[in-house]
Amino acid sequence: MNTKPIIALDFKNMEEVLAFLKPFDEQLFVKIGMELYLQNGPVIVKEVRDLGHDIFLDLKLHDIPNTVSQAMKGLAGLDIQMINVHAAGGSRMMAAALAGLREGGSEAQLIAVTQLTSTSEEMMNLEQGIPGSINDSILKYAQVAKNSGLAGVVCSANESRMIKDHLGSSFLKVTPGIRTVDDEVGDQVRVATPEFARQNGSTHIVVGRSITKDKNPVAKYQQIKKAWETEC
Ligand SMILES: O=C(O)c1cc(=O)[nH]c(=O)n1[C@@H]1O[C@H](COP(=O)(O)O)[C@@H](O)[C@H]1O
Repeated sequence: MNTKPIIALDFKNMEEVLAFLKPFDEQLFVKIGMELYLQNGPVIVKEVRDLGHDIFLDLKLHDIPNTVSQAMKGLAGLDIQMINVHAAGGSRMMAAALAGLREGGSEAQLIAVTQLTSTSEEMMNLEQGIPGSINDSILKYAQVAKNSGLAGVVCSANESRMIKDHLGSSFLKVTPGIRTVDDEVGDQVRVATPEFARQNGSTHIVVGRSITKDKNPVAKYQQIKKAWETEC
């Protein structure tokens, strides 16, 4: 399994992606999300894959089971290694997503977003109407995802230990909201350093602006990769 830091390619188009990737001289694990995919379509996945990089397709599908299943069946034709849905879609939707992906012939790992890393406990209580602690909500979503046959979840690194303790080390904990100490937090709420993510049981980290907005993205990537791997 590729456990390199996953770089979020949150760019507008392939020109920007190529300009960013050019100075890297190694095979990477990259994430293609809504910004890039919705403006460029499936061809963008093929173009990035043709460069030799592993791909996490982050479209966070969330709809009725039949719709998500059919969408996954179509996406299965793309040569990707990881893909996600929202756990809030429920167990039937998650199982249907997995079935669609496999029927389409993809072996990609399917994971579920629990609570977005931009969500605080207060926002969850007041805006989603979910009472109690955010950890309880995240663990519940993770349990339902596991029971639905999914390979893991997206959560913040702060919750990785709890999920590992309850659901085991092989269940994936893919954690965005990664910041080094001098990075700006921006719109994220539940953030952590790469070192903490490793110590706390994350299996993957997702890093966007900390690398992509740095004046030397390759050096920043190497710094984060070293911090992530050293804590092994
Ligand atoms: O599914 C995701 O990748 C995701 C889930 C989540 O809860 N939080 C989150 O930030 N992400 C994604 O991870 C990336 C984080 O980007 P930065 O905040 O720039 O590091 C973005 O591409 C988000 O879309």
